[in-house]
Amino acid sequence: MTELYEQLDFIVNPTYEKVIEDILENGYSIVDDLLSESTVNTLRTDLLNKYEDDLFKKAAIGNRTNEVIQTGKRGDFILWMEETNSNAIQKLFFDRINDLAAYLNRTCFLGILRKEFHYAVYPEGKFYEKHLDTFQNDDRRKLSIVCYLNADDWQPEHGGELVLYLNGKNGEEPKTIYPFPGRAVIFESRDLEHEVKPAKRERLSITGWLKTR
Ligand SMILES: O=C(O)CCC(=O)C(=O)O
Ligand SMILES: [Fe+2]
Repeated sequence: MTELYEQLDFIVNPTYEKVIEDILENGYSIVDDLLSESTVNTLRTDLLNKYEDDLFKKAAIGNRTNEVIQTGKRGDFILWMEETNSNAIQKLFFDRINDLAAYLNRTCFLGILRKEFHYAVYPEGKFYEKHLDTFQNDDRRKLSIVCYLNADDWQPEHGGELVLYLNGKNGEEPKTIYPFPGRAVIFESRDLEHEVKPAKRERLSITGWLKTR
């Protein structure tokens, strides 16, 4: 009986369906309407306030138990977002992510149980060399999600592209993605090497992972 009700209240979400289709086909998906414009603007203000309050720290390479700071490889500053004591705007962000994760679990049996997200600021000229988001000692990260919070007038000339190396599966060229505000990119953490090119202006984002355990 419960199962029947579950089927009845399931509503197909075209945005999420496209994400699933893209990932199955190409290993990544670009979504330009995951967050509303007003949510993006409010998240950007929240990020900038916290950055000005000096709450960010230099990002490290490796996982939380095995961190090394290697400025040559990545030049961003990050602040982890804790869902349990997040403010109203961060809650709105997590609501959207939880909704997506629940949909993926329900339709693709992905087994997402955890997540981790951080704000990121790349000062002008900073970058992140080609890397994989899973670690040798930990491959629980399933999907990487990046949401760009850049200024409204961000142009391709400002750089800061995300480049996805598609493993040349079908002989594809690497995919270059501009970090336009409101854009989200979702990709398979275990499979896709990627890099962040230097930007000509401060580059703002939320990056995170949906994890199995
Ligand atoms: O900001 C991006 O476009 C990607 C960031 C990234 O690769 C990471 O933080 O692991
Ligand atoms: Fe990454």
